Amino acid sequence: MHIIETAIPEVVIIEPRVIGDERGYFFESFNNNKFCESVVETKFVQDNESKSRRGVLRGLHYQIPPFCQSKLARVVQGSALDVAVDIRKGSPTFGQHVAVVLSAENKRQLFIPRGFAHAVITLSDEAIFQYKVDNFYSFEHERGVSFQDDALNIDWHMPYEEIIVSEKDAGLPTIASGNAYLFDYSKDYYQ
Ligand SMILES: Cc1cn([C@H]2C[C@H](O)[C@@H](COP(=O)(O)OP(=O)(O)O[C@H]3O[C@H](C)C(=O)[C@H](O)[C@H]3O)O2)c(=O)[nH]c1=O
Repeated sequence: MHIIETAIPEVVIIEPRVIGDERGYFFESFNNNKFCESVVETKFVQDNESKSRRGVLRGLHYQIPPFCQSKLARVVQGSALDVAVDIRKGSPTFGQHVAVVLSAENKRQLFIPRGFAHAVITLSDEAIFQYKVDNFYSFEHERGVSFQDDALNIDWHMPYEEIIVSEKDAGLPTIASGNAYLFDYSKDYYQ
């Protein structure tokens, strides 16, 4: 397993060691010791999967304390752009983001820490997206930021007109509106 640093220190890309032979390939898609013990201190408790067609954008989502979540995301069919935005007030990288293409082909995974808003947009005709979370789902603690928050400068790889979002996501606030919950770098981040 190879860890790739990004512009935001807490956000890392994991590239698994793929072992190919005449039958096909094998790789460890998750290893608690190699990842959770040595790269990030967390314990994943739930696995999620979603399937989307090209242009479907899920996000930018996060859960607030005490149900903050970090996520370990991968794409097992097709390809998608995975985006993590630092929304921790006081963070040296506040408002910055990491955007990585995850695909069945590159087998890359993205670690999205607590304190970050997360979104994924499908780039291939169809994509199956799988991700682990280290805190359980809580509808009451779900929050979000608009994918059309231009101040975030996110290149979604397609024009807004081609992007398909849920009614819920279409109504999410921008950060500048003052209506989006922001984490506090000094405290919420670890809850
Ligand atoms: C997230 C979640 C959802 N649900 C239920 C709630 C709805 O009835 C249905 C679809 O939920 P939603 O539209 O919020 O799903 P996404 O738009 O894919 O949301 C996810 O998308 C982005 C990528 C994220 O990072 C979050 O983990 C998550 O918010 O699944 C559950 O039962 N458990 C869960 O953990």
